[in-house]
Amino acid sequence: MTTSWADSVENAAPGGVVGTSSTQSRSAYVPPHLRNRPPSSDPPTAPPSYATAALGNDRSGYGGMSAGGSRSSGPRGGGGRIGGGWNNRSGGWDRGREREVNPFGDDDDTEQAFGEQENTGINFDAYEDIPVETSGENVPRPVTTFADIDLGEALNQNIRRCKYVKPTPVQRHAIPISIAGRDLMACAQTGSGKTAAFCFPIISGIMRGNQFVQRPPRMPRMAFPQALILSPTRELSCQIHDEAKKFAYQTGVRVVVAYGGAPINQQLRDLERGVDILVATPGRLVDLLERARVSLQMIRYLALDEADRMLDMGFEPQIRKIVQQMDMPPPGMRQTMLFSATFPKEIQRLAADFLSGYIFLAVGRVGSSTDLIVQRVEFVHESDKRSHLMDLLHAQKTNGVHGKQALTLVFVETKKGADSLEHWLCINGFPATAIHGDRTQQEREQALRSFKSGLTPILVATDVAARGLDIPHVAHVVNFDLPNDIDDYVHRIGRTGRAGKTGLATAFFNENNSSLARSLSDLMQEANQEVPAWLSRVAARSIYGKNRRGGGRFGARDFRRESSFSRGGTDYYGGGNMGNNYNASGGYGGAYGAGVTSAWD
Ligand SMILES: Nc1ncnc2c1ncn2[C@@H]1O[C@H](COP(=O)(O)OP(=O)(O)OP(=O)(O)O)[C@@H](O)[C@H]1O
Repeated sequence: MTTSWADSVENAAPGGVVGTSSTQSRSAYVPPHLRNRPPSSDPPTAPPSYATAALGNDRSGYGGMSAGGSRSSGPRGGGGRIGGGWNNRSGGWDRGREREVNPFGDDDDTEQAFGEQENTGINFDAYEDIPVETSGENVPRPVTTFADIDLGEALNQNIRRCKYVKPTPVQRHAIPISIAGRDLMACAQTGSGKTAAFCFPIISGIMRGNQFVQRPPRMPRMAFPQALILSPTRELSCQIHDEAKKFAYQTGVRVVVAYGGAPINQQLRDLERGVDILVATPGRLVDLLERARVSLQMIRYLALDEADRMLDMGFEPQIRKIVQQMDMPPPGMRQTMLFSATFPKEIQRLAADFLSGYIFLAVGRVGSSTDLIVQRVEFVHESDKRSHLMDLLHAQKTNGVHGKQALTLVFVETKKGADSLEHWLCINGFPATAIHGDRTQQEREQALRSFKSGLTPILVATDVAARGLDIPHVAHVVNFDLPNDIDDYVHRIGRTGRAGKTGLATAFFNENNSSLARSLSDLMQEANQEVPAWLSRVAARSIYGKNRRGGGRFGARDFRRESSFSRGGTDYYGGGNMGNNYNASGGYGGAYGAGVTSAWD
């Protein structure tokens, strides 16, 4: 039987080595920024790169919608098999001179590698009861299997390689909507497969559209991507890039990533080799646009992941610059997809500027947390937090699955707080590392690698790690400091309980967090969690501040519908010709459309 690192903490001799890191002991304190680095002879593992490949991407041309052309390249509506007519390009962009790296690493024995991947053991039933609502005109019908959509054989093969047997609810609904060429604002719970939901239609659409391509102007050093995927953090952009490369393997669609904190020259070289899908963080993209190394004039697809974050005050000016003030085709001439697990009304209103005749899709209640996560809230005074955390870590005997160690992610509010807690954990024999915005990109990536591998199974993080990161085996998320905004809490705890797996989230609450009490208590009730009596009392006393969640248990959905429907705790989505409700469990008052089942049948 394997023991957890918590056991090894208990068993370790005082001052002795804990976990797997022989460099961490009380007697040999190593400053945080030097910790967890591999020996200099051991180069950090880098994601597969095209850097060493020879030039030349024998592509059949740059896709792109000609000015004035239809933005709907796929057939509209639903029923039966969706798709058809895409350009069935054989092989990947390695045809010709450049060899495409196999992101699955399964060149020798594909079938065996399929069987060994992470997605075995996903609890598909966990999604059966999730209510789904769509609104907008002529909403394409959802599909029940990937085979219902003609995504193309190369992409289908990659879906099999990823061991995606069935589409998740958000995929069932979002993919046909996007394949039909419609703009989309989609809200679905953390860990429910949104990345594939926007990547599949983009890849399939580029494959399909490449036979009708219009060549970009002849500007040798300028890249003309057809799709742009923006995300708020560097790590998330890297993760989306890695995923998109898997999905696009041997489809002929080339994916490149550009993000800050990493040398720009390598990214420029990647772009020069050709790019169909550019995954980027906004700051680095603005830099590339200003250097005239990227043009957005051929963009057919724009996806904003964590869209509410991308449109909040911090990022909005950059996003407006990229989307509205450069050379990107306007709404209606491109297809725009916005995805997040949370979508405050005011952000929905803002987002409407970027969309044209869009469909709103909500899988589960907007901003809700998945009930796969057991949520606990404990009253802990500031001065007791560290010892309380230590108790939790000692008590945590949970081992991960597939022989992997269970990981614990601890969120704190400040970068200084992250450094200090990491230091304290390490000197107390807990193998921890930290990630925050003041660390160099190399340090951030190293911290994530060390955490993912289980070398340091505790990661202390600021909100830089709150959104989107998909780290297997995160068993426990601890909100050492609670955030001020309930949506941030939803994203943070969403680092566990992903893809049908269960997880645990513990929050330390005290008098400094009373403004969150009401929304936290509501959120927990919604997710069928036990709300401590003391929290209900604090919540009853507090008034809703900025964390008001829409005035009713099922409030805050498509903001376009709010004016014409009654609110106040009742279901205000009882039907009507604007939207569809797909519901297996009641509570949203909708009914199945013919042939529609609730979730992952
Ligand atoms: N159809 C599927 N079958 C099995 N696993 C899937 C499927 N779709 C996605 N996954 C897996 O589910 C996990 C979560 O997916 P993803 O990261 O896209 O979630 P998300 O909805 O974007 O979460 P977040 O809101 O936190 O960003 C990933 O490990 C992914 O590989």
